[in-house]
Amino acid sequence: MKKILMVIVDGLADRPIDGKTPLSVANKPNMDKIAAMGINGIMDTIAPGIRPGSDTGHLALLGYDPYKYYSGRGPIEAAGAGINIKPGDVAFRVNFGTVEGEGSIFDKVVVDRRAGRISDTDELVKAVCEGVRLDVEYIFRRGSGHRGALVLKGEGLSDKISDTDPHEIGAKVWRCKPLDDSEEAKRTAEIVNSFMEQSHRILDSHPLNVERAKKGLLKANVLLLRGAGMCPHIPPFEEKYGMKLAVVAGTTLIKGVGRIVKGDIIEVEGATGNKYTNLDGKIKAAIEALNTHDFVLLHIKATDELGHDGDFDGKREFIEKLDKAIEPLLSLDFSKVCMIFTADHSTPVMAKEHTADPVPIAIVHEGVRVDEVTTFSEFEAYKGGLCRIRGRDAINIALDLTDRAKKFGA
Ligand SMILES: O=C(O)[C@H](O)COP(=O)(O)O
Ligand SMILES: [Mg+2]
Repeated sequence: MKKILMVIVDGLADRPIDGKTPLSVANKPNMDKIAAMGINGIMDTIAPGIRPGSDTGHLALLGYDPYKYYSGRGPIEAAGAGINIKPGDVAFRVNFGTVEGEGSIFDKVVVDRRAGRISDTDELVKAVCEGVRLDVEYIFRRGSGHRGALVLKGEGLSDKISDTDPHEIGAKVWRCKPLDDSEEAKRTAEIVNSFMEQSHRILDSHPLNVERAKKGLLKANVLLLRGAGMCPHIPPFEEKYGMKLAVVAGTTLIKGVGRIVKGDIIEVEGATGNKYTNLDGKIKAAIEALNTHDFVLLHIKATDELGHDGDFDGKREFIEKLDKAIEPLLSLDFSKVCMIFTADHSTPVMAKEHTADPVPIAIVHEGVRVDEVTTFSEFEAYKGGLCRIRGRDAINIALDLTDRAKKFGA
C-alpha cells in the first residue's frame, strides 16, 4: 500500500514587508524542487479569514473538523506532556512568564510571556509541585521550552472559566473568572487563582530565579494559564482512515494532537521544537516511519517561534537550514509515497501572531498534474494547479492519489 508523508512547517508563511517574506527571499533549492516536482496551491487551513491555532490547524490537516472535535488547547497540551486526562478533569496550557511589580500576582504586570524563552524548567516545575497545595489533586508538567500543562483532577470542576494569561505584554495578570453561573465554574476559578498566587510566591523566590535575575536574565516567576478544556471525544485516526499514524515532533502540543487521535509518537533525540532542533534526526525518523506506518506527520516548529519573535532574518536563516536538511526527502520513491509539504498557518513577523493568510502547499506523487510553479513561496503557490483549498482537503487529495479514496456514488 502507498504511504503518505505530511510535512508541516509551523507558521512558515508570512505577510510581505517591502514585498518580501522570509520564505520568498530564502535560498531554498530543495523546497523549490518540491514545488517543481509537484502540484501547488494555497491553503486556508480552516477557512478563509479564520486564524488557526496550531491545535485546530493540525486537527484540520489530519482531516478532523475542529469545530466539532476541538475542546480547548489545555487537554491537547496535557496529552502531549504525557498526562492521562480523565473525564471531568480540566486541563490548561501553561506558559512560564515574567512579571514585575508589587502586591498580589493580579497586580503585577507581564513583561514577557515566555520568560526569555527559558529552555529548562525541570527544577521550577518540581518546586511548584512540591509547594502548591490545592483543594483538588493536580498534575503539573513541563512541555517544550517555556511551555507546560496543568490538569486539575476530580469531581465538581468546570472548564467554563477564563484565562489568566493576558495574551500581551504590559498587561496585568488576569484573575480567573467563572464564565457561567455554576458552582463548579466558581470553585474552579477559585482553585486556579490560588494556584496563581502560590506558584508565583514559590517561583519568585526560587534560587534559580534569583540567579537568573543576577545574570540579567528574565525570571520565570509566573505561570500563565490559558485554553481550559476537558477530555476531547475524537475518533482515532486509524479507525477513521484505516491508516496507522506516526507523528515526528519535538513540540508538546503536536505530540498531543497525535496522542488524542491515538497515533504513535516517534521520539527523536535532540528534537527540541526550537531552532536548535535535530533536523537531520527528525527527517531520518520520518523516512524510517514510512516503513512501519501508513501516514507520517513530520512537524517542524522553529519558523513559528521566529515569527512570534518578529525575527525576519532568523526565520529566513532557519528556512535555509531546514532546506538543506530536507534533501533526503527528494530521494523518496514518489510512486510509493505521496508527500505533502505545507504549513499549519502564517505567523508573520510583522504581526508576531498567527494570521489567516493562506499558506503554500505542494503535493508530490507520481501522476499528479505537475504545474508551472518552480518556487515554493507565498507568491508563486497560487499559480499552481491546486488553486485554493482548505486544510481538510489535503488529506483527501492524498487519499485519492494513493488509491485509498472510496468512490462517492456508484
Ligand atoms: O509556540 C507556541 O506554543 C504557540 O504557538 C504560541 O504560544 P505563546 O505565544 O504562548 O508562546
Ligand atoms: Mg502553528
